[in-house]
Parts: sequence; structure tokens; C-alpha cells
Amino acid sequence: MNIIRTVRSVAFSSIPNRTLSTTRSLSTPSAQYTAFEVNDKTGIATLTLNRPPVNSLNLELLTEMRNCLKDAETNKCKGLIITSSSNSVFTAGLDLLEMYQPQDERVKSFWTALQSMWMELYGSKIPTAAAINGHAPAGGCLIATACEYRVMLPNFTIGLNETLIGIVAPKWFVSAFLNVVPRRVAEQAITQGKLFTTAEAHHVGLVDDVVNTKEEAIAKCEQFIASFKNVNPYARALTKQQFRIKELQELEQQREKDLQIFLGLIMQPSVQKAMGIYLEGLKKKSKKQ
Ligand SMILES: CCCCC/C=C/C(=O)SCCNC(=O)CCNC(=O)[C@H](O)C(C)(C)COP(=O)(O)OP(=O)(O)OC[C@H]1O[C@@H](n2cnc3c(N)ncnc32)[C@H](O)[C@@H]1OP(=O)(O)O
Repeated sequence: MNIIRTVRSVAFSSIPNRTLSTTRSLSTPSAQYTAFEVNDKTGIATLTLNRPPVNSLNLELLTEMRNCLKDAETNKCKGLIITSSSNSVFTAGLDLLEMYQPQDERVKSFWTALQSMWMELYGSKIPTAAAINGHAPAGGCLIATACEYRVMLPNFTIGLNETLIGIVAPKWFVSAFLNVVPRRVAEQAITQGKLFTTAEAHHVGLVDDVVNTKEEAIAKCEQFIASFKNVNPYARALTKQQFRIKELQELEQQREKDLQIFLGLIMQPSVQKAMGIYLEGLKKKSKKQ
């Protein structure tokens, strides 16, 4: 196995001690919202999202994620697991504050960073797995469906709920969802903005397995990655590419158009109003708790 020399990480207390003896993480001053570790024994990288309270995906977090994904692939890690440092939220999806009353240049960089992160994850040559240890609405579901394997803890929710906020899930969000659930289930769920419970998600195939603890979820992801141990990585990567190249090329060729569609949509006064009301509702709920 290649020895990893460049690993981006933020040290934080929620990394279980169990992993400390066998994992390595090097800090970079710019990594604020992620921890990135590589297990020396297995060669598997773990990317932990760590932007309290709900890991909402802002420009900086998306940029860090992309850098970690690139590092994992460049350093020929055996696979990559994405999880969260929170006990209840995998990620709350895109940071609504990036899209509500946005600044022109920042919102463009934000969307471009999301496109880049998704292309890196969806097109990754190495096996990818999501240990979904909390709620995963919208952008959270996007990250999960970009991975090759998903395992989830009970009593959380996952799905593309954009229509409930008055926004529209872009085509590439839908394509990845369609890879894992039947078309009819997808159409009904996405138009309704349905968030599936863990049990429902398992039933329709949106998640592959359900386990009770984060440790078990990581172990399941490791098992999935280890299932490729006798497979030639080059042949595996090219085969995976055959399944995913269409969506990747479509977005690559239409990045600017996709950005303009996004801007056109979120800048509509009615969409801004709906987003403002939704955010207000979240804040009221949060104060009551
Ligand atoms: C063309 C446009 C396409 C765009 C595609 C969009 C994709 C997206 O991802 S849009 C985002 C969709 N996300 C959601 O709808 C989730 C909203 N959040 C929740 O439902 C809940 O927060 C939760 C279930 C994820 C977690 O619940 P809980 O642990 O109870 O935490 P709180 O609700 O109390 O939230 C704490 C704190 O965080 C703020 N917040 C929550 N989600 C977001 C978010 N996505 N963006 C920004 N901020 C968020 C919430 O307002 C609270 O803030 P404070 O009141 O200031 O503490």
C-alpha cells in the first residue's frame, strides 16, 4: 500500500480512540470543517464532516470535501468512507444561507464548488461508501447517492425534499437518486419532497443496510470496500466509469448552463420568499428545543 503523506484533517475530540492507534491524520491550517484520516492497516480513508450544528454544506466545507476526495484518490487509498461527527445529522444539505439573499460572486463560487465536489465523488476511481449516522436531507442525500454503498442508522430521514422548500432538485441530483431507486418511486418521492425514514429508505433500496451504531456503520462500509480486494483496481475503475460517465459528461459540458439555471431559479423573488419562510421556520423550531 502507498504511504499517505498528505492528509487533510482537523483534530477534534469526537474521533473514537479505537481508531487513533491505526489511523493517521495530518493537519492543514485551511481544513476547518472536515477530518480526513487514513487507516494504515486497511488503506481506507474516512472523511468526517464536522461543521456544527448540522454540517450544512457551505462553500468552504464543499471545497474541503473536494480536496479530501482528490487526496484519497491521488494517494491510491483502498476506498473512502464519508460520515459525520454529529450524533443526529449526517448533513442538513446545502447551507440555505448561501442561497438566501446571496452575494453575487460568492453564490457562483458556492454552486461551482458543489458541482466540483459532486463530480469528484460520483466519478471517484476508488470505492466510496456513506455511513449515514444522522439525517440526510437534499444535499445530504445527494452525497449519499453519489457513493457506491450506503448504510444508515435507525430513526433518521433521507431524501430530496427540495420541492417543500420551493426549489427544484437539479437533473444531476435526480440522476444519482435514480441509480438506486426505481423510477416510479423516485418521481413520486421527489415531486412530493418526501423524506424517507431509515426503514422506508431501506425498503425502497435508497440505503443498502441498516445498523444500530456508527461503529457498525463504519465496519459495514469497510466490509463493502474490502469486497473488492481481489479485483484489479484499474479494471474496477473503468467499469465504474462505464456506469457513471454519462452524468459526469453531461454536467461537465453544461456547467455554465447549470449555474445559470441555478441562479435564475434562486434569484426569483417567490423562491427567495419561500426560502426565507423555510429558514424562519427552522429557526423557530430550533429556539423551541
Ligand atoms: C436550484 C436550487 C437547487 C438547490 C438544491 C438544494 C439542496 C439543499 O440541500 S437545500 C437544504 C435542504 N435542507 C433541509 O431542508 C434541512 C433543513 N434542516 C432540518 O430539517 C433540520 O435542521 C435537521 C433535521 C437537519 C436537524 O434538526 P436539528 O438537529 O433539530 O437542528 P435544527 O433544526 O435545530 O437546526 C440547528 C440550526 O441549524 C440551522 N439549519 C438547519 N439546516 C440548515 C441548512 N440546510 N442551512 C442553513 N442552516 C440550517 C437551523 O436554522 C438552526 O439554526 P439556529 O436557529 O441559528 O441555531
